[in-house]
Amino acid sequence: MSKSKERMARERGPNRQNVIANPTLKEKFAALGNLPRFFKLVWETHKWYTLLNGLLRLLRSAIPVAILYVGKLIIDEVVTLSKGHATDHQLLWQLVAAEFALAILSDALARATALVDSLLGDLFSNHTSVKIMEHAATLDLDQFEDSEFYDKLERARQQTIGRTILLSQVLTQVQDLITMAFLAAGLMAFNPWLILLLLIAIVPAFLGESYFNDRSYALTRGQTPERRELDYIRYIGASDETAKEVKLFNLSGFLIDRFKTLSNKFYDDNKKLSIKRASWGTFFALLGSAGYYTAYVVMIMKTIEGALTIGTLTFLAGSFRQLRSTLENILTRFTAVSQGAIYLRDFFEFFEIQPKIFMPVKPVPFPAQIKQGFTFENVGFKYHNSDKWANRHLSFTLHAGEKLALVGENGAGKTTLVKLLARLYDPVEGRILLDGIDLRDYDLLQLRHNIGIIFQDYLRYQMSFAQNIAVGNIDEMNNRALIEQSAEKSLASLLAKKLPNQYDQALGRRFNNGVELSGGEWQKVALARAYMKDAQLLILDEPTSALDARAEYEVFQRFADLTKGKTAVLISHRFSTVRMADRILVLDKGQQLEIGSHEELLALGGRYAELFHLQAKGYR
Ligand SMILES: Nc1ncnc2c1ncn2[C@@H]1O[C@H](COP(=O)(O)OP(=O)(O)OP(=O)(O)O)[C@@H](O)[C@H]1O
Repeated sequence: MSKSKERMARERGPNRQNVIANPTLKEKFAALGNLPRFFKLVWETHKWYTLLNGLLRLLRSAIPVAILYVGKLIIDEVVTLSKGHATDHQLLWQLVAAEFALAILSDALARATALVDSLLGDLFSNHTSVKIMEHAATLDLDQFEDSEFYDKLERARQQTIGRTILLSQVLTQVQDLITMAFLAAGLMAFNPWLILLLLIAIVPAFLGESYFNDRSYALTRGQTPERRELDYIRYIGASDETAKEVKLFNLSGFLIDRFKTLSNKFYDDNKKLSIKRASWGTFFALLGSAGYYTAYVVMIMKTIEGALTIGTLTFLAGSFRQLRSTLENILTRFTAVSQGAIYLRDFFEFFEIQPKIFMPVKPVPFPAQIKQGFTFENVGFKYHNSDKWANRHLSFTLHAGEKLALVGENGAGKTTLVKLLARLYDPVEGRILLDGIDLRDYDLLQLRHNIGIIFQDYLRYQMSFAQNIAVGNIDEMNNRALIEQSAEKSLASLLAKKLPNQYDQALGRRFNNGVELSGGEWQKVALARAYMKDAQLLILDEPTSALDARAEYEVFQRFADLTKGKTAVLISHRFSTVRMADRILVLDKGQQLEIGSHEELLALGGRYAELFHLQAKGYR
């Protein structure tokens, strides 16, 4: 490894090493193996456009040589006429008309191809974006929390835009190859040595281009994490959601400095490469011209000697010139196409990521009525990017119909526990049983449908009031009665009545005419989501922290009344709420410390009693 490469590798950290590896010519050819899969995707996007595109390009590939050849015939005919060897002009005008027709056809075909290319490109971009969203939806939460995964997702997203270019590049490549075959056939018939001259003039340019494309690929790929950071800073620097803190903390200077540092680094890296590329490019172009003019001189000499007609000289010179530019395009495009095909690998790799949490082969249907409840058997869980156990040695039963409150300091593992219940993660140790059967054996969709969770970091959808509630059960999106009932239950209905457009009121500031709600108001809207489906297990993970103490008490009291007989888990830091639960589980550093009713735990005189008295003292 060269010194600078070593330094780059060190700066980027150990797992960035693969980023600077340059693909060899062999790897580039291997990457072309991705093209059939790519074309399958294009074909899937729109069969007729794909076919039409191929046909148009096939026609176009024959045009250049046809025009050159008719041109040769015209010149020879003019020479014959001018020397007085013939007097009939009919053939000449027919030839001119033919060339005119070819020119018009060429233009029309070029426009038609560009049109079909752009239509197909747009459809392709939409089709792949949908595919990415569909695949992303099947993946696990912890995969989203992995930065390498994010880089892949980012690159896959870029492909949806960039690949439409690849599409027309590959098609043009095929078209040019056919054009070249026609032109080369003409040139070979005259003098095969000219082809050799052509290759000598062009191969260095190709190798140079290939080298610089590699560097540029490595550079772009290596910049992915920083580019994500750049996008993130741009977002924080100017967005409705962040403007408040950015102003108050006066962060703009800090953000702009970081943006400048990153963007200047990109600029410098790219500039260095661009300058080198331009200098070498000029040199190689010079070589190409030298090759062309050598061939031209040979042809002129032969014409003077009388071995060629003037028409043939123009035809050959034209063919050589065109062949040179076509071949140059093909070679240059080869690197671009193979680079594109390497990028495609990123795209397909994203689709190869498989979720670890999936539907069992023979799923057990979720019980119509939970009988015993959820039993934790020595459950432990560690986030994949952490060595610390977020939950460990949890052994208890959440009985059917019971309301269990989770109590513990920040980071004690409360949220993790409820995520395990919803199978957003699976335990690393032990197992969770539902009515005696492992949770992993149940139908995943039914399980999720039967669990209603509202998290503390619920989303504030920049959509209408009604839609913000309907997301709790999207199948009932058009069931206005259910939406309104749910709003009544969470006390959000009072709020809807005050809004100008009531349930159709757009919320949030991102789009026109949106109304922003207060933190507590948003929470009431989010809470209504829990009532949208008849879930058998309801989990409220501190979605009420922004409500004042009285409102939280009311909301929970209502929740307890409305969900009588249902199994529920509540997380709250307020003991007035917690004591409403049938039992309380106290967590400490992920482990279970105490479990029992409010009275039992007070009598025990342990952590719960201590925290309860502490809070009660604060209110006195
Ligand atoms: N996505 C994650 N990746 C890595 N570690 C995480 C992740 N989420 C949480 N943790 C860690 O797991 C531990 C338990 O977190 P958890 O969110 O379950 O706590 P909590 O009791 O709900 O806290 P809080 O009261 O602050 O909401 C913490 O140490 C936290 O840092």
